Amino acid sequence: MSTRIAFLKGHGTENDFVIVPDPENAMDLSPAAVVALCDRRAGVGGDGLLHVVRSAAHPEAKDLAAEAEWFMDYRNGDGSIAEMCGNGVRVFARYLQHAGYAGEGDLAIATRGGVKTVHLAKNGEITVGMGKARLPEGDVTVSVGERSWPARNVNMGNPHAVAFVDDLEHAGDLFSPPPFSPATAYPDGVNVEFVVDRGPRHVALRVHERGSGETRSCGTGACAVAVATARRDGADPAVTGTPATYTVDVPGGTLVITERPDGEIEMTGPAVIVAEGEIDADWLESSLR
Ligand SMILES: N[C@@H](CCC[C@H](N)C(=O)O)C(=O)O
Repeated sequence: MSTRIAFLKGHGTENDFVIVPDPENAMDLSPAAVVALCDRRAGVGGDGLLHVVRSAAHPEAKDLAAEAEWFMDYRNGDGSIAEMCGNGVRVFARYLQHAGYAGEGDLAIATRGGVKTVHLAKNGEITVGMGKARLPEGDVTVSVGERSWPARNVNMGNPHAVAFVDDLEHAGDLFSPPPFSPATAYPDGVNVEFVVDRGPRHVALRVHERGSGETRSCGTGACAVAVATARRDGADPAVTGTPATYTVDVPGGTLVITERPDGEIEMTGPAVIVAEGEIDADWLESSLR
């Protein structure tokens, strides 16, 4: 009988993740293993993977262990590493609650983008303190077919390019990353959000995620979109002195984003554990060859 590896599957607004609990960081979770696990036909399937490790046991997080017991070692579906995942951190918190490591209320989680405070509410919603956005200068144009749009750079720990479009269909099939001009604009890759207005302080997006392709939702992307939209609308909280709250519809649901006058951003949305089971370690090993 081969060794079994425990896993769970979860999603936040249909941005879905394979969850691998590994408190003592005992697994060698290579990029190839992540690709195999996230494969939707031959593996478990997911946009990304949440490796659940105690901060003290992970070289990238041990300095944060006094602030946050758990480290979200997030991986994209192509095996690459990203600084932050907004839907992932809610699902990560839901897993900790599900496993009995956390209850309702506040919880600190270490990420590559710093320690995030997560609030698990009674009604099942989870709110995350996402920190402040950075808005790097730079004129960039994103294109799909014959159409192009200016893109606003917003960094939420990870990079985003936000383009306002007339119709989400204009983003095309998004099978591959949309091209930019200049082509060298994002040497480390970028997540691209296409945005339309739905009403006052209400927008909708489609997203092409770095390392995952088109997904049904992106939490950091929704925050980037709220920030870019507030600047476009003349509703920058640092200027108006009042918080700006945006409802952001994603293909997989709805997220609510508030930016405060001090720049701090909060995101609220659902997080669901849908299954748990065991991975056959022999299968995983054989799928790496
Ligand atoms: N889906 C995530 C973002 C995951 C990381 C992203 N693909 C990147 O490479 O930066 C979210 O919900 O924020």
